[in-house]
Amino acid sequence: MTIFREYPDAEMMAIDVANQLAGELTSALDHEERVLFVVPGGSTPGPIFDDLCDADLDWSRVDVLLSDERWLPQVHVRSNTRLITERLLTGRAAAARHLPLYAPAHQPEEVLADLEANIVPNLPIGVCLLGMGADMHTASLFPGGDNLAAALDRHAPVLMPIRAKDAPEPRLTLTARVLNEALAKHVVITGQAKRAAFDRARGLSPEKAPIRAVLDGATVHWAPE
Ligand SMILES: O=C1O[C@H](COP(=O)(O)O)[C@@H](O)[C@H](O)[C@H]1O
Repeated sequence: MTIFREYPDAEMMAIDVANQLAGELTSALDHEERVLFVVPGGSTPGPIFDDLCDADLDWSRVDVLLSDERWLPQVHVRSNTRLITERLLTGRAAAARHLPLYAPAHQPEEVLADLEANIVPNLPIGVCLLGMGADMHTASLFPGGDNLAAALDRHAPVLMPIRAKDAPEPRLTLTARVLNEALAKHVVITGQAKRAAFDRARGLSPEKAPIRAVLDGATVHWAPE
């Protein structure tokens, strides 16, 4: 089942989603020593991070990991690592531990094993926030991606490099299997074009609309732009 929540505007959505995430992180920390918190990159989550980064919870026991990374140095304006460094891992949340999904190398394959080895001991994901592109990709599970079938496989490894026509740089993504093992899953979407894409995706296969692969058990939050 997928829960769909609609908000009057993106600001209210950001406040509400940040509150829900803070609540879920706090509950997880009541039961576990540490919690793995997965977050998306791109343009949508910034306002949520701005609200969440000062939440009053024990960030020193939170591990923050991106759902996917664009293979670019952290100084690049499109770097997802840069986004979370500037807007999430600041304020109270600066005490969180960041598990990197990027290391300086020409191609993700060169450092894949090391990045994965650092992530594996911290699985499963406790709280997972995802975004979605208007082409129905989530994380870097792109329609037409070269490794999409392998990344959607239920026996997939933790990480998968992906190259796709609509992605200007190579990507590294968590696979659908790992995302679906999350104890709580949220997807944030803004704007009419993505709303229409989301509605269309529900009738398509995950190969055509990869967002479909993570919708079971997820709460989808939508607001107009
Ligand atoms: O490239 C990416 O796109 C999606 C959606 O991003 P948005 O800018 O449309 O919000 C994002 O969830 C993913 O993490 C990112 O790498």
